[in-house]
Amino acid sequence: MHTTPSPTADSSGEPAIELRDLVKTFQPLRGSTDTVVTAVDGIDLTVGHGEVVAFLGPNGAGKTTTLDMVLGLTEPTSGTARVFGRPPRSAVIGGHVSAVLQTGGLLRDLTMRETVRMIASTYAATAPVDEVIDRAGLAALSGRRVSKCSGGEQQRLRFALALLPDPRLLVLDEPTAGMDVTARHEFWQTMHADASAGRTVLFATHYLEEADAFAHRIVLVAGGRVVADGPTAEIRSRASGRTVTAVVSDDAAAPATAALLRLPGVTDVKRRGERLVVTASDSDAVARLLLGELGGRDLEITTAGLEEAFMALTGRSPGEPSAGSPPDGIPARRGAVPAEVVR
Ligand SMILES: Nc1ncnc2c1ncn2[C@@H]1O[C@H](COP(=O)(O)OP(=O)(O)OP(=O)(O)O)[C@@H](O)[C@H]1O
Repeated sequence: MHTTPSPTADSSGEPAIELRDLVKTFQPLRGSTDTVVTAVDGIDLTVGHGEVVAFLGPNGAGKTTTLDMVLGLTEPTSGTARVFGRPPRSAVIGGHVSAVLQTGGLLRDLTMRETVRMIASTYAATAPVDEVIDRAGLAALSGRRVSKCSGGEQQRLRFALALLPDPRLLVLDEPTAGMDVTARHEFWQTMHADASAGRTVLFATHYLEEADAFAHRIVLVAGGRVVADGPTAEIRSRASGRTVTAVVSDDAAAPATAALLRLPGVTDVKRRGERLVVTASDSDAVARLLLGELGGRDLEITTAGLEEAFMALTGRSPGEPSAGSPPDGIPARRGAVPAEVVR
């Protein structure tokens, strides 16, 4: 069971993260015929202390670009990003924020422990190395060379490095990308143990299951905007609902749509051909209304898969890019991220 703390502020009265009308556009290369890409299109978000928030969205939704602004790696085109009431870079330099990004150079010939020690030596003060290794679930692997560790284990190492400064905010950008189900599971188990200590966590993911298992709150983004934001259980039920369709006459369609939208748990009603297509958490209630009062016929009920759920909530499928691709010649933005640990 998840509980959803309402966004809280610390004694300074400032939330952990505050994004106001955040916009980021990328200009095409000079001479190119490509158009401007609006990666983030007016995001408002407040994350309270101790909240664990999933930033969930399909490819190209603007997740990474938003997190980059939270980390001060890139400046907004307009709008503001504040972290603990300060400009992001200042919060990062102050040691309050760490990040685990999708990829990032690790030295392959060092062991896990040597890597953690080396990075620890670059800080003025850190949590004890052994404690960090334990918390990242690496105790049994600490003598192993990085090159001999799986992708999942290397990602746990990046997580350990991010824990070194004992940050108040941990930002993770699709930390389990490319891992198999078992490795993903292990990674989140490790995270679970750590987050229960009260750290604020914001993580980007494509996986509804991951968001569901780990986050208190899901912020669903598509096309650079927030399309749903709420307690995990609520978003989960909206996303895992059923689709009920029935043939309804043209005359009845508009009043039937209005009546259906008044039913609790109905998240979407569309006209497709001669059918009304209803997405709802309580398919029985929808079926009763459709077949009874609304005079529908030829009823069908299907369970909404993740694909459909995404479409119902975002208007597009998980793999569909939302804001156009980067213009030719612009390097993939991951390469621009300098390191996996941001201080
Ligand atoms: N440096 C850049 N130049 C041009 N366009 C960019 C740049 N970085 C990102 N974009 C575009 O901005 C949009 C949002 O990208 P972003 O990486 O933030 O999305 P995302 O939700 O993190 O996607 P994914 O899940 O695939 O990582 C995409 O259309 C992307 O192609």
